[in-house]
Amino acid sequence: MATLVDNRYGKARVRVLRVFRESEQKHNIFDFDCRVLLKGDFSDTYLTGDNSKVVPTDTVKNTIYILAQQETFKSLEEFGIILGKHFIANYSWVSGVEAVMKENVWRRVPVTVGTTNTTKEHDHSFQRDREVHNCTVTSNRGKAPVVVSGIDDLLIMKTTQSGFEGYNKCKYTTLKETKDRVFATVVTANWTYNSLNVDYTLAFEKFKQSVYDIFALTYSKSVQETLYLMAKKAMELCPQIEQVHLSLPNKHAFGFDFARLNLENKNVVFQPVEEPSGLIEGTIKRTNAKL
Ligand SMILES: O=c1[nH]c(=O)c2[nH]c(=O)[nH]c2[nH]1
Repeated sequence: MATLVDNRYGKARVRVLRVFRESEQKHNIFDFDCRVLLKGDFSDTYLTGDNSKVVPTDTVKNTIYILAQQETFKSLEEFGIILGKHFIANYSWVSGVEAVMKENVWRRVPVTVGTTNTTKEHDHSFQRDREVHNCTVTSNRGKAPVVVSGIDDLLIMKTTQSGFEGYNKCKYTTLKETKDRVFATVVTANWTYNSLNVDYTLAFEKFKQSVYDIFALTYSKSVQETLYLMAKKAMELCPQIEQVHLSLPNKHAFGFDFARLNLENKNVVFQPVEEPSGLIEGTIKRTNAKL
């Protein structure tokens, strides 16, 4: 016969723009896509069609909007904790909630101050960055919520201070060693915390700063080394970050073969290739991690 092994359900792709008005003019925003899935005593609806315990996904969606309006939060991690608490407190047969948020990152547009050459950030006009801030909050009845934050789609490139030498060579190797290459990547990362007492927005900024600082300020011997140093730096800058997972494609930009045209290669023109790319991944845990 057929056994229901596991189940969860809820609403996905709920789009929300929440405006917090510091004043009439000065606004702070959260623009995000939200997914909330419930676990609990829901087997009857699957096994017999008895829906009496089913909180409709439509209600889940409404709840996201209602709590987004009613509650004050400084980060989507906090909103995820609020969502988990709500469903666990209000439906005794809900045992767990997973809230996944994908936040579009907006920056204030710079505007000219009077007739000067200086600019300042505008109060309520924004431009969108490409990267996405994401978080997953897993709440289980009777336990502390588990928060995982992350970043997707952060494109960075450096045009020198990157090399790759000393690697294994065999009869299949054609790659030339280099001390100077273009290094471009798309950072995808997530990290866990060792505490619930976290300023999640600051942690996100510190993570990004670690990525930028290591990338820009350190000669890269390999994508692998850079990946490790980024995670290590994030743990140094943010003591609550316990473990980091990073995925760094090596988006190659090869030199053009000018020799075929009997022309000098001045090392200033490159051919970025979309595919294939190298793909380097790693998980780095704080030494003596608490969790
Ligand atoms: O930083 C690098 N790591 C590799 O593992 C690798 N492999 C490769 O062909 N180029 C590179 N670059």
